[in-house]
Order: sequence, then structure tokens, then C-alpha cells
Amino acid sequence: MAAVGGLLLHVPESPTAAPRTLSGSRRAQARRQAEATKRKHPASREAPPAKRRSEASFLPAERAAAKETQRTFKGKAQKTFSPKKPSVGVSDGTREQKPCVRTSSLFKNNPEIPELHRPVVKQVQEKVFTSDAFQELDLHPHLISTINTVLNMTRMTSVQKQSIPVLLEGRDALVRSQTGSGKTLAYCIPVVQSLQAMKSKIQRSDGPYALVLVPTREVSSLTFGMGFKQPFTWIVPGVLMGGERRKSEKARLRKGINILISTPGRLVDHIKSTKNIHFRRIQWLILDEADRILDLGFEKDITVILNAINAECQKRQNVLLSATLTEGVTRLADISLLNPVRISVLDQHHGQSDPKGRAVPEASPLPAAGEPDSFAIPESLDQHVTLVPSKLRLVSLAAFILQQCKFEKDQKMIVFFSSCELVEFHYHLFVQTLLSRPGAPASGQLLPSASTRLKFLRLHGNMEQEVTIFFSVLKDVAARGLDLPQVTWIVQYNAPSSPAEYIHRIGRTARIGCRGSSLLILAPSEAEYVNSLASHKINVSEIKVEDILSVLTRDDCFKGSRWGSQKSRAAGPQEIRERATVLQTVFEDYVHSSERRVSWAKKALQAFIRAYATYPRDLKHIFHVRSLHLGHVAKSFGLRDAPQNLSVTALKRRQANLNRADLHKKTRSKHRLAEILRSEYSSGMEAGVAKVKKQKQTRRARHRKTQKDLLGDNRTCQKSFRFGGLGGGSWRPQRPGLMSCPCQDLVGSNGATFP
Ligand SMILES: Nc1ncnc2c1ncn2[C@@H]1O[C@H](COP(=O)(O)OP(=O)(O)OP(=O)(O)O)[C@@H](O)[C@H]1O
Repeated sequence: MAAVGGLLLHVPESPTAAPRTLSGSRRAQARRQAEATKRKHPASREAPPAKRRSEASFLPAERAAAKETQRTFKGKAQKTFSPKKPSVGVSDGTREQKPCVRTSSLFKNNPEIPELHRPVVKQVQEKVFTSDAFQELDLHPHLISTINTVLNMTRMTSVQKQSIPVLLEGRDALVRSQTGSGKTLAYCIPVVQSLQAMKSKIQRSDGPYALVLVPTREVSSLTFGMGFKQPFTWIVPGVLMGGERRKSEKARLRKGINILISTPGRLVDHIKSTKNIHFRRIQWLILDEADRILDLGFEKDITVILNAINAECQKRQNVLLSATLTEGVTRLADISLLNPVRISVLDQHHGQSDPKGRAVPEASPLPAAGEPDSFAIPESLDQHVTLVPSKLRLVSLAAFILQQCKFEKDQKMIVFFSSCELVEFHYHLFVQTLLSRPGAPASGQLLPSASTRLKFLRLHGNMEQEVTIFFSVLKDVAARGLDLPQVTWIVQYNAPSSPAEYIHRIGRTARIGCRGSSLLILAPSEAEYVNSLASHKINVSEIKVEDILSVLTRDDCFKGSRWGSQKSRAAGPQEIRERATVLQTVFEDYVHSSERRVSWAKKALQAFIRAYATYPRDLKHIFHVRSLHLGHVAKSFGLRDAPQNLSVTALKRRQANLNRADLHKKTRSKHRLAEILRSEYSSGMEAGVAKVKKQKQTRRARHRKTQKDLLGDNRTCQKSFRFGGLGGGSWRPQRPGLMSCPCQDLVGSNGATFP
């Protein structure tokens, strides 16, 4: 999974939008599908037989079918009819003659969906708000009025109530509180209060008095906007976050920044290369989202920063904030905090607060060595999981999106994917098939009932000019009434690599007491992941895949021919199957409408497999690339067959390569890099990524030069590289777009659009 975390955003569509029925060629296609399904399930022509009427019959687990975990793709021949007439094309010039292809069954040979025996655990919970107002704190009146009128906040959250007085007393603190509980203001307020109260008024040219380290530039911008922008004009806040030209950052540093917010990598960059950066007057060091900072591999950078600050100033106040208290965070607290107060906001049952709600120093229960940490999860967050066979993943995701964003009101959803390519692929696929555009033909791959009001947005760390685009998109979005904090659904299409990552992902909803829900989509072979979550006191309830797909019966555009106008009849498994098949055909037709699209889908599939191979060792027994049925997985990319060179043999060859002793040394750093790349927090500018990119460029340049010297001309490397060549060369999980052959040009989705 490379730079992970893609993200799709949805806005609601009017639930009153009248469904339109399929017309013309679309209807003909649906009929073909319905007939195909009928042929495959002849028994269901009438009422389904008794034994198939049960819920389980929805996904008939064929006895003959080997378990998905043991199967390999054999390149099943697709059924192809002679191309009597041109298929429906799309309006972008890629129209071409293609054979009329019947999609293979979505519902045959799927692995059995196991009963989910999820242990019910009592989740750790926190109370978000207190009844106390900010006025009760001894703050400057202007600061209070800014909080009340500009930030529009009156009551303190629990973490603010506990932390602000402790920090105003001048103590170091280790603060743990759930996502979206207001940790940012818990330190911003004391910092601003203490700096404005300084006897000699702060000058801009004094340089930094407070240093705030955050994991990503997105967080740095949000921190800047939320906490430090307004109150006292003579205190100048500033952000260093990459994306901007280093030269202009240097100029701003030269002018002076009093509250410096930065990502660790970028700051180290300046420490090494910018002469006029200094820490002489540092009074505050804040490590916000410490768990993510460590997850992203910034431990070394933090050490460099701590050394640089310690060399210039010894006395300061240190604060470390985190939503999860992992071993790494505790270690970081040990080296960066001096005699800290531990603030952990748990509910009354856990007895963390005294009756007045003040923090109880040193009272936080830390997990015993080896015992997993229990994470606090917002009470208002409903967590769900669904087990979906690989073949049904794409239709299930689409159905779920339609269910929430088409039939429910005011829903906003974030979908997390495991790599940038997956974001790009699904974004373009859904935009092209689920949305209607002005002037678009009624037929083609577009679903007729799509709405112009349903919107998709993509965000990932691999986007060119990330910062500008990211924020201009956000601004546009905000202008249309969208507000990221009001996200109602989090969907994790690919499981996260750690419980902490899971917490941070779902933490994008149910913030500050709002309601929110999350859905984790797992394959049947990954069901055990639920136990792994439970060991961290994370409770999920199951949604059946048939319930997700049943939404398709609410939309007549997925209607097969057989059901006519029987709108009122209860949707049976057979009808759901037919409609899911119609939707899958829409996707497959789109993907197969041109060679380029097929190639994009294959690249996305390849990225998925690469990402799948980077799960940490302790999760390998659940997520192992060998447990993937590639043919089935290919279907979830709209491909009718798996690319031949993604065979298990090729993967085995790669495994053999990885087992070679001389590769062992490299593996650990590769894992580290993979973790960085797979994180949705990765902004693409982290030191590790930049370093690897640079190394690759240098290697490529060196290689070309050697080639030129050897060959005496400008021929480039002829080392063979097959698409999807997992078996060729030393394949390893990489950032999307970086192929393993050092001489290979970058191939990827950067700035490119889906064909
Ligand atoms: N006292 C308050 N009253 C109302 N809203 C608040 C208050 N404090 C913070 N918020 C809002 O709550 C939201 C979440 O705050 P913040 O980002 O600081 O949470 P967090 O605990 O740092 O979350 P995460 O760990 O996910 O980063 C923000 O939109 C913020 O504006």
C-alpha cells in the first residue's frame, strides 16, 4: 500500500430524486445479465427452493469450491459473443467496437462467509464536554472573547478542562484523549496565554518561543488555523510544512515566527540547511499526535530536533499529546518530558478525575508490558464490520455509497483505501459511472439515476502540488457547506495495518460529541481481524453484505428484465443478485471499453496487491497475499480476468527473492518505508520518501550513464519489465508509481487522469 490513504468524500443527494429506469442499450444489457443469472440459477426461476430461502442462500457457497484462501487464478476463459453490433461507448473519444461480453457470475464459487464470533468488549469511553465555561479559567479577556466569538466555543471539553490549568501552572504534561476531543486547543490556549503575558512584549524578530510538532502538513495547517491565527497580533504564528518552496520558508523564518508549527522532517531540513533558524527563546515544545509522528517514522527526526533545542535552551515546558498510548509514545514521553503530569480523560467508571474534574497526576493506567493498549473511542461512534467476498467488494462499496449518499439525507463519507492508485481508480470509476454530468448521454456506462448533486472528491499524498490543491479543494468544499468535521461515515475499504491507525481513521467522524458511524470491509478470510480489534477493546457490530446490496432494489436503474414493475414485492435474494450483477456489468463495461482503462485497472490491482504485501508481521496470518484469490480480486477492479503475470508462481518467486539472505538487511527499512507510504497521513513529503525518491533518481541517472558509456549511445536500459511483474527483479512494496527496476521510468498516477 503505498502512500495510503486515499480518501473519497461524498455529499448528499436529494432523496427525492426520482429513479429513472434503464433505457435502450442499458436495458438490453441488463436483460442479458438477468438472463445470464437466470441460466446460472435455474432453480430460482420460480420461488427459491426451501433450503435456499435462508439468508445463507444469498451467497451460495458451493461445496465444490475450494476455499478462497487456497485457490489460484487459472485464467478462466470468459464467455465472448460475436461482436454483432458496437457496444455502447462513452463520450470521450474512446468509443470502439468491442465484443459483447457476459460477465462471469458474481455469486458463484465465493468462499463461505464465516459466522462472526466477535467477543463483546466494554469499550473505554470518555465524556467529551464539561459544563464549565472558558471564563472560569484565568485567561486574558481578549483570548476568552476570541474563543467565544471567533471560534464560537463556550464550554470546555474534558481534556481542555483538565489540561489547561496544569499547563498554565508551568508543568510538563502527557495528555491522552480520544480523537476529536479538542486536544489542539488544550495546548494552544495556555501557549497563547503565557506568551501574551510576558513582561517584555514579544517581537517578531525574536524568533520562536513555541515549537509545535505535528505529523503532517495538513494537521499543521489546521492547528495554525484553529488555535493560533487570531488572538494577539504581535505574536506571529507560522507553518513550515513542505510543499512550499524552501526559499520562501527561509525568508519567513528570517523575518521571524514566534509560534512555529512544523512537521518533523521539514524542521530537520531547515535545521540542517537554514542558517537563521534558532531556538534560543523556546519556552514551549509541543508534540501533537505523538503516536502518528512515531507511526510515520519520525523518531530520528525528533531526536535531531530535541538535540538542537537542548543545545540552545534547557528550560522550557514540554507537552506530548496523543490519542493512543503506545509503547513508542511512552518512550518518547520519557525522553522529552520532565516529571510530567499524566492526563488521561476516561469516564467516571475509570476514576481518572477527582470530583472537581482536575487531572490526577501520575494516575493514568498504562498498559502493562506486552499488554495491548485500550483505546478510547467516542461514545457517539457506531462501528460496523462487514465480510464481503472479493468478487463482491466493488459492488458492495458502490451500493453502500449509494445507500448512504443517495437514500439518506445529509451524509458525508470518507472512504479509506490502501494506496493512491486505488483512490484514483475508484474515484474515476465512480465519477464516470455513478454520476450524471450535464450533456452526458443517457446511455453508456453511466447509470441513468445518477445525480448531479452526488459529489466525489479525492485526496491523497501523491497529488501534485498537494498543498494548493488539497486546500483549495477543501475551501471549495467548505464554500458549498461541506465541513470535514461533520463527516458521518468512515468506510475502510482496506483494513488498516494497526489498531492505532484504525482509531485515527474512524476518528475523522463523531468528533466533538457529534454522531458518526464507521464500516470496515473485510474479506471472509480476514474475519479474525475483528478479534485483533477486540483485544484493544474495540467493539464492532456486523452488517451483512446482503443488507448492503439490498439497497439496489430501491433503485430501478438496476432492475433486471424479469422483475418488471413489481416494485412493492419484497426483494428476494435472487433479485438482489441480479441487480448487483447489473451494477458489476456497468463497471466491467466501463473498464473494458478501452485498452487504456483495462491497463489502469490492472495497475490499481497491482497496487492493491503490493499494499497487501506490506501488512506487518503480526497481521500476516490474517492478511497474506497468498490468501488472495486473484481472479476474484480482479473482479473487484472491474476486470473480467486476473492479469496472467500476477500469478501465484510469480509471487512465490518474489517471496524466494525476499528470503535471500542478502535482502534481509534491507527488509526492515523497507517495512518502515512501507508503513510511511501506506499511511493516510503521509503527505508525500516525508524525509524517508524524499530520500528514497532521490536515491532512485540518482541510481537511475547513474545507470543511464553507465549504459551510455557502455553502449556508446543513448539507448536506455533494456532490462525487461513486464507489467505487473511481481516476479521480475526485486519487487517490494513501494510508493505508487515507483517501479522496482531502478532504470524504469516513473509510472504512476501523479497528475494523470483516468483514461
Ligand atoms: N470547547 C470546544 N467547543 C466546541 N468545539 C470545540 C471545542 N474544542 C475543540 N472543538 C472543535 O472540535 C474539533 C476537534 O478538535 P481537535 O482537532 O482539537 O481534536 P483532537 O482531539 O486534536 O483530535 P485528533 O486526535 O483526531 O487530532 C475541532 O473542529 C474543534 O474546532
